[in-house]
Amino acid sequence: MLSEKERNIVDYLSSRGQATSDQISKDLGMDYSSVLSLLELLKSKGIVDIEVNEEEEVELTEEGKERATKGLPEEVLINEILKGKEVKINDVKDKMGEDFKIAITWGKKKNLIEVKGGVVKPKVEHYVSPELETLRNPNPNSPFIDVLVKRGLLKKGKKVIAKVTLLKPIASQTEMITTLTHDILVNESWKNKEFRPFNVEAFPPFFPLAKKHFFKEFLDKLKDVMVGLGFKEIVTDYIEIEFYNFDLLFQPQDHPAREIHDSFSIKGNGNVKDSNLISNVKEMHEKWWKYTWNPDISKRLLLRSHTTATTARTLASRPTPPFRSFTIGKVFRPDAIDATHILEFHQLDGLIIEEDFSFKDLLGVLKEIFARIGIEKVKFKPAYFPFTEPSVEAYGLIGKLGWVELSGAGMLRPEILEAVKVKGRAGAWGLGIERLAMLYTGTDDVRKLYSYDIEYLRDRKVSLRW
Ligand SMILES: N[C@@H](Cc1ccccc1)C(=O)O
Repeated sequence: MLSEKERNIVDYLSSRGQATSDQISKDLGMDYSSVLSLLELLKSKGIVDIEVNEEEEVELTEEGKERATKGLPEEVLINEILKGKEVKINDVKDKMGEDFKIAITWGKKKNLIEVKGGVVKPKVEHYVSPELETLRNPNPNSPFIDVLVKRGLLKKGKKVIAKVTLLKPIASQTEMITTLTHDILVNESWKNKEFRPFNVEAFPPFFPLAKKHFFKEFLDKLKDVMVGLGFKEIVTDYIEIEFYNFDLLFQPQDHPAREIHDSFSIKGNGNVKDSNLISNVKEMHEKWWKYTWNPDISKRLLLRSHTTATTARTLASRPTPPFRSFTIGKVFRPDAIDATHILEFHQLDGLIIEEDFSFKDLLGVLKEIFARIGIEKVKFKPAYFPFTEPSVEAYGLIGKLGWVELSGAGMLRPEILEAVKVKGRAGAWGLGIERLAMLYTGTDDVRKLYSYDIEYLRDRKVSLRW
């Protein structure tokens, strides 16, 4: 009843009684995942007992493999470049290329060299690093593991190890057929042999397939919803000028949201080419906010603090109604990082311009967008945004969480439409994406949306239903 490979494992075990999957794979030269599935088979036949454990494993990275043969950069520096004599720092740089910095940093840290007045002076004649042995022969208990992991030369991982005990000795037996071939049929050799039965419950080898990062997949699904509703995607840069992030959006220059601690400012200035637009915006601020508008402030650079800046740029391009656009992208705000706050997050902003677009139409569109992501119950509360009037906050009823704030929205102020000379009426809204993404992907910490832990990513599933 045993295949040739199963037989080999049983023979191997009968001489020792017990072994681990690791030993079996090494000693019999068999692929590790097939050893695991063969052991499952043997277990299902009551021949062995297995106890599965996970063990820490250390593995060389590509760089680690290279260093294991050539030596660590600080060794190369001492033994091959300096050879007991001082050498000009520029010569060392030329000879060591990319490894120069690593060699100098570790050379200093380990007190092997002194760098002074443009020369590198060795403090030792020859050097063999204590970590090298671990690198050549990785052993998870070595005291050098952490430093080698930190230097990117080793990776820690987990390995499934099965401890196997042979339950009953098996007498040798006639060969079994595992694969039926043309020859076996033609020469009728199957007649006096047994067929190995298939075990449909054995674990197959695991082949992970590549897939999109789940957060990216979520963003793409939201895009599909917007495109499906007839919106055109517009993408603009993260680096923005205050003009589009604030001024064109009717935010006065002394508005608290413009203060230094509420956005990330960037050195330097940008420009607005459209001089008519600049004078319209100046007029709008001076007429309604009653202060002297300073064009220099509007030119300052910052990382955009909302994607409504993209909406502002879209408006400045003077779209002709009927017009629908949206943008999804990163925005940046200073904050303390924790499970619900990060400094860069995503927003989706939308814009609709129509000849007689109404506030009710806007609420209808928002309800439709939310319905398409599975949120059927929506309510609106009055709110304030400098660029919309009337303004609302939209809340959605989400299972056990109750009413969750989803979006800010409103009718764009006529002052803004006047400044960009767009005829018609416009609705706009902006919503934060991370919280929705956490809800829809069952993520409890916003930082995990940016995870690159492969095991974690493998198990994520994305759907537009919460
Ligand atoms: N930009 C606003 C949201 C918003 C966009 C458009 C209209 C109204 C509100 C925010 O970040 O909170």
